[in-house]
Amino acid sequence: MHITLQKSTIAKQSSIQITGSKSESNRLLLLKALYPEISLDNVSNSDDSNLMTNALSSNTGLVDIYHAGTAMRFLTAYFSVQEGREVVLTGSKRMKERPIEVLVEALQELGADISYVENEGFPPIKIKGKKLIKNKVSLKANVSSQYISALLLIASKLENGLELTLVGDITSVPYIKMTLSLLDEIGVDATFNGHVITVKPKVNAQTPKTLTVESDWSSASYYFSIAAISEVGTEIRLSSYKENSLQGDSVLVDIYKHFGVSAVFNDHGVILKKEFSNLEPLTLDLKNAPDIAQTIAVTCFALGISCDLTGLHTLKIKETDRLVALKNEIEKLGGQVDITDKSLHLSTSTIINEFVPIETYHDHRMAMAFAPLALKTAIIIKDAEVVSKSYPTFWDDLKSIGFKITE
Ligand SMILES: O=C(O)C1=C[C@@H](OP(=O)(O)O)[C@@H](O)[C@H](O)C1
Ligand SMILES: C=C(OP(=O)(O)O)C(=O)O
Repeated sequence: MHITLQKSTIAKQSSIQITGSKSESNRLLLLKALYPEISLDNVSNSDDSNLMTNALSSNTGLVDIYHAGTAMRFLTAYFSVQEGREVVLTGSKRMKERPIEVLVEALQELGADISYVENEGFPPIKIKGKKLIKNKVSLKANVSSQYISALLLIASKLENGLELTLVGDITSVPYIKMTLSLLDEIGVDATFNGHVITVKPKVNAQTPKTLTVESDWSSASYYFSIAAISEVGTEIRLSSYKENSLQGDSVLVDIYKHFGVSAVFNDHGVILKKEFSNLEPLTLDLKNAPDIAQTIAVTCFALGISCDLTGLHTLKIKETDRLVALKNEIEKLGGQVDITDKSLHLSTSTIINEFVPIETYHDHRMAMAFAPLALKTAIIIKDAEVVSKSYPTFWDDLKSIGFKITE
């Protein structure tokens, strides 16, 4: 489905309710499978979380998680310890290009029985679940934090717990801390000192407990962008968010101050307000918040300001090569982008071409990051249904605040 967003203006005040964080949900769904005493509230309605739920309750020999990276990585660890169960875990064409070797090697080192079905180092993989006795392993920490979270999520169910040594630079650290915080909430003992994470074994969660998932900050990023591109005085209320978030992408609150957007918290969430305009260049290291890189690059382009974004090495192995995708699409719109394997430079620009069809490359964040440009000019988003990976109601929510969208 290709959609056209006519040049739009949004109301001076509007409200949006976003469902739970996809990252928190996918961790908690796995933990609930291990500790059924837990109940969950405000679970993400994303495709990736629905796939995670279905995979955890399936009893078939083939589990397909399509585009869901966290589900692929977390379930690799989960099925490795399901004694007596044999599963082939597969995914979309792109998932078969997203590396999993670092995680598979760590699990094999711990004693897991995993083999590659097609290409060495990539899904699909065949897992024969068994009891893991060993408890010490090292792994490279600069490729994806999801491998580390996957191991931590099953660690408390290993007979001897786990001592994980992280080798080299650690990428996407807030996601590792999110995993540790959620373990703490269900009473699992874990420590993170320097490059070593230790998790103690635990048989049962202490008492039945309901955990409420905070709404998704990566999804909120598109409204920060919309606020930044809107008239001074525009307000958008987002629920349900809190000031002390487990999600690293809540750093948006600080980043968008640069664009004159304030964020004030109340009991229900956060109120974004465009306070002033600022056209100063932006320099940012996004190693800890890779999922908001596309949003920020497009905000800068919309406002005609230049930016230098670094710490982007993980973007190359996400739903698409996001660095190449950003360069291609911003340049179609009239911008100039220079990329390396881990950084992006956007030059100052003054024009935005009209009615440009934006390719989304099976990447939800390409569709959502470019949508706010409709506040400046008409734009076409190709394969707009990709948004369901993380935010199925995105287009309806944009319509509700005044975006003019037609198929
Ligand atoms: O653990 C998680 O929930 C995630 C970790 C990050 O991946 P990397 O650690 O691969 O950067 C992030 O990009 C992804 O969307 C979600
Ligand atoms: C990278 C992402 O997801 P995943 O790695 O879970 O596919 C994302 O949601 O931006």
